Amino acid sequence: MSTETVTIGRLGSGGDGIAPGPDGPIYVPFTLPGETVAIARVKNQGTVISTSVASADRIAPACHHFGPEGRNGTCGGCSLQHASDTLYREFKRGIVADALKAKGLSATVAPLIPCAPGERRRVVFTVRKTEKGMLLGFNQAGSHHIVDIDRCPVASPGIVSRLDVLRALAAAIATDSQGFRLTVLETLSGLDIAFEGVRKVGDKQRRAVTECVLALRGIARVSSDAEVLIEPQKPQLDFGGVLVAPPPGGFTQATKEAEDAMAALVLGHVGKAKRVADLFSGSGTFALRMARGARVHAVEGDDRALKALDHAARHAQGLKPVTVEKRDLFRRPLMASELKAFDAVVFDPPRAGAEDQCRELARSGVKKIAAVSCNPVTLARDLAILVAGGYRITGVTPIDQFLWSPHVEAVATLEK
Ligand SMILES: C[S@@+](CC[C@H](N)C(=O)[O-])C[C@H]1O[C@@H](n2cnc3c(N)ncnc32)[C@H](O)[C@@H]1O
Repeated sequence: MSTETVTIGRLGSGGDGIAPGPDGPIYVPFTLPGETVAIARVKNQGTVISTSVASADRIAPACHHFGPEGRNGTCGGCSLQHASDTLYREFKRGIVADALKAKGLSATVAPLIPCAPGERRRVVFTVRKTEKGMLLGFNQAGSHHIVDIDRCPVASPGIVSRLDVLRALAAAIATDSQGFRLTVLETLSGLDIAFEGVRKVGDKQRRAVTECVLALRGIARVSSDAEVLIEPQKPQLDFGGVLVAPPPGGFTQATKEAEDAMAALVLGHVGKAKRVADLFSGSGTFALRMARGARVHAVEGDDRALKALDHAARHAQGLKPVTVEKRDLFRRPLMASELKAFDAVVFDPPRAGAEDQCRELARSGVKKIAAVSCNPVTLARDLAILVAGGYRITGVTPIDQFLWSPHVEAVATLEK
């Protein structure tokens, strides 16, 4: 370990401050551009010992679990609570702009659509049973240590006010001291709680979970590794006026506000298209909204998500026909010949992006494409493929739904 004084030049894509060092960049968490700090350094990782010049963009963090001074440790849930709104928003916009630039794309990137504290309706906690009780919170960055939380300014009040309920349920299902995950989704009919990685769920745990849920109010469903343990209410989400019961632990956009913003951008672009394909459709976030004005073909690899979409479409009023297809779009993308059936295509893949699908789209004559992404790097790669195939980027909008983290979503629109 060595100690030295460095000046932070910029923020890295993970949210750490970066200073130039003798052997390459030094990453210093919880610092901001322009700050001069004394650090203890191990390889290219610095830890702040003291700050001699602080940034004018430094603000007081919103949560007492944040940062090196955090209660119970440094909560790994957030990395940027110390940055002003202006710096934070420009940082997120810059992640998208830099990714496009690196691929030689000159599209203008719109200002970030921001999110607010208390909006997160879906949160993934780490949980572990100890002699002193249940730990529930987020892992410290790069560590298995769980920072036990008593508040979370990011999560919705409906989740934060029920942290004790989540702990009680976790205690009911835990058999040993091995950690597991608890995903909570706040739905219209109550909390949908999905455990993942509980070593063994025997009769004793099932009874304990059932008793716990019956004694509490506001829980719609509890599942473990996708098996439903108890479901007093069907969890329900509203996708643009269509009610959907998502599968246990299935993908859901983390905030309703970001979902609505992304859907508005997608629908605004798809416009009056009559036949639309929604690729990587999930449970129908975009497909069901678009079906108000277009025939929609939804393609997705997860059978349970597709069944939820199909069920919702068949029971909703006023939709144009919706067809569904279970298909692995990495192995079997829709071919250019199949894409002839559509005026517009929406795709929203996982972090790996949709490279092979974009190669087929690039060869197609589809007039409008909306690309939704949670990974600016793979988005830029995919857009470059489409541009090489003759598409023109008409807009790129970054959207925030993981407040104070380095994650950013984006919607890009293209025409041919
Ligand atoms: C980012 S989510 C988007 C889902 C949906 N559009 C939404 O907004 O809720 C990505 C979706 O891609 C699906 N997926 C992942 N790999 C896939 C594959 N190889 N083929 C088809 N779908 C896949 C996932 O099941 C998930 O529903």
